[in-house]
Amino acid sequence: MPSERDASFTLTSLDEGRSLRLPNLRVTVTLPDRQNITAPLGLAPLLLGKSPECDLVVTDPKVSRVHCELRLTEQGVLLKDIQSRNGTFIRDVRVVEAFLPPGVPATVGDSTLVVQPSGGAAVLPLSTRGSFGDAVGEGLAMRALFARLERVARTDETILLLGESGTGKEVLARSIHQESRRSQGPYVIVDCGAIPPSTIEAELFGTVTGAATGAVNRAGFFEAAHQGTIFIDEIGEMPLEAQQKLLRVIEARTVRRLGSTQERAIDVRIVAATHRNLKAMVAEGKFRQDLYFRLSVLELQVPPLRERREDIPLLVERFLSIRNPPLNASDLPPETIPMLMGYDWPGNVRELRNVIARLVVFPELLHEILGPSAGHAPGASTTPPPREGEAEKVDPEDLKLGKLLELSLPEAREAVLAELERKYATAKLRKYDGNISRAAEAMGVSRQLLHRLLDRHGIKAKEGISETPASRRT
Ligand SMILES: Nc1ncnc2c1ncn2[C@@H]1O[C@H](COP(=O)(O)OP(=O)(O)OP(=O)(O)O)[C@@H](O)[C@H]1O
Repeated sequence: MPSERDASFTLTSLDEGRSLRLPNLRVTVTLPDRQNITAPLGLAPLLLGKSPECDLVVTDPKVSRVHCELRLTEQGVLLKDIQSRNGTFIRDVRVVEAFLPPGVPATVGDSTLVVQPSGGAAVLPLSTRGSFGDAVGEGLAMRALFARLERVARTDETILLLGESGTGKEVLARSIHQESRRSQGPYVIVDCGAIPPSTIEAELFGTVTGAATGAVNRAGFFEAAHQGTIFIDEIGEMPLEAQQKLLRVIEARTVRRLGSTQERAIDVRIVAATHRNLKAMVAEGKFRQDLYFRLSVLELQVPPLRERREDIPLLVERFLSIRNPPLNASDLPPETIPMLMGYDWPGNVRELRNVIARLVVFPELLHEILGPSAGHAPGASTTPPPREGEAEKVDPEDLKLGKLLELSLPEAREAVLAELERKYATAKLRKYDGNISRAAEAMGVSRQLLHRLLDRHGIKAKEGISETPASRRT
C-alpha cells in the first residue's frame, strides 16, 4: 500500500482497477535566464526539448530538439532521456531512465526541471472491458479513453477525436456509432482530405437543380446520415467557408442544399477527427475559432502507440485472429513481440497492422522491416544466421511463393503490393534526398498521395527510410 507521500506522486489504482487516482502534478523548468515555464503532468507523457512540437519548449542551446520525457506511472514520475546530445542529470548523475522524486531538480543543458504536487487529485474512471466496439486496448491510457467513450457514446453530443495518423480515430468513431442508440441508422464517412475544396459543400449539404453548372437535385452526406452518425474525418482540411456552414448546421440542426432556400431538419450525431493541431490552426487563422469551441466541448485525445506499448501484444493477437485462417502470436518468430514493443511506431496502429500482414507472409523480414534499433528492446533476441549450406538449398523466391500460397489471392496481392509500394517509395525518396515534391513528380503521383503512402508505411520523408526512435528524435 503506498504511503500518503507516495500517493501524491503516483498513479494509484482504486476500486479493484475500475478507476485511477491521478495526482495534480506540475513540471517547472527554469531556463538559463531564470525564466520559468510550467506544464501539468497528467496521464499523457510530457516531452521536453527545443522543438515546437514538445509540450515544454525549452529555449536553451544545450538542450536537444526532443531531449527527455516525463511520465507518471504507478511507481512514480519516470524521467527518460531521449538520446539527447548533452544528457539528462539527477544530482550530477547522468541518467538514461530514472524515477524523479518530488522536488528533486534534474538538469538538462543549463536548465533545471522539477516536478511538484500542486494539491488534490482527480479520480479517473477506467473501462473494465479492454475494448470499445472494434477497438482494443488494455493499458491505462486506452481504458481511460474507453471509459469516457462509454459514457458519451450514448448521448447525442458532438465529439472531436484528436490524435496522430493511424492511432485509431476512424475505428473509434465507428465504435461510437455502434455503441450508440443510433447503431441501426446509417454511418456516413466524409474524408475532407479526399474531397476537392470546390465540391465539399455540395457533397456535405447537397444541391438542387441549377445551383451550379450541371448541378442536380441531390442529398448531401448530412441528409444521408439522417438518424445515424456522420464521421467528418480530417476536419482540419475543411475550407473556411464550409466550416462556417458546418457551424450553422451543428447549431440549427438543419441543412440547406446549395441553391435552395428550404431548410431540412436533420437528426444527426457528428463525430469529427483530425491529426492536426486545431488550436494552432485557430491561432494561425486557418480554422474558425467558433467552430473549434463548438467541437471541442467533448475533445478526446487518442494516444500514439509509442505511449501505450503495453497494448501491442493485444493488437497483434487481434490482427492475427481476424485473418483467414485465424493465426496467433505463436505463428510468428518468437522474438517478434519484444521487437515490436521496442519500435517507435511513427505510423501508429495502422503501421503495426501492415507490419503484421507482411510478417505473416515474410517472417524472415522481421529485422529488415523494423530496422536495427527495434532489436534493442529488453529481452529481444536476434534471428540466428542460417547454417552453412542451408541458404543454398532454399530458393527465396520459392519460399515467398510458398508463404503467399497460404493466403487468399486478394490477401497475397495486397501483401506483395504493400511490400513493393514501401520499397519503391523508400528508394525514390532516397534518390531525391527526401524531397517530397521531386519524389512525387518522379513517381507520377500528387504530393498528398505520397504523404499518405509515407504515413501508411511509417516512412519518414527526410531520410527516406522507415523511421526509428533514433532517426525521429535527434
Ligand atoms: N485500438 C484499436 N484496435 C483495433 N484496431 C485498431 C485500433 N486502432 C487502430 N486500429 C486499426 O488500425 C488502422 C488505422 O486506424 P484508423 O484508420 O482508425 O486510424 P486514424 O487515426 O483514423 O488514421 P488517419 O488519421 O490516418 O485517418 C485500422 O485498420 C484500424 O482498424
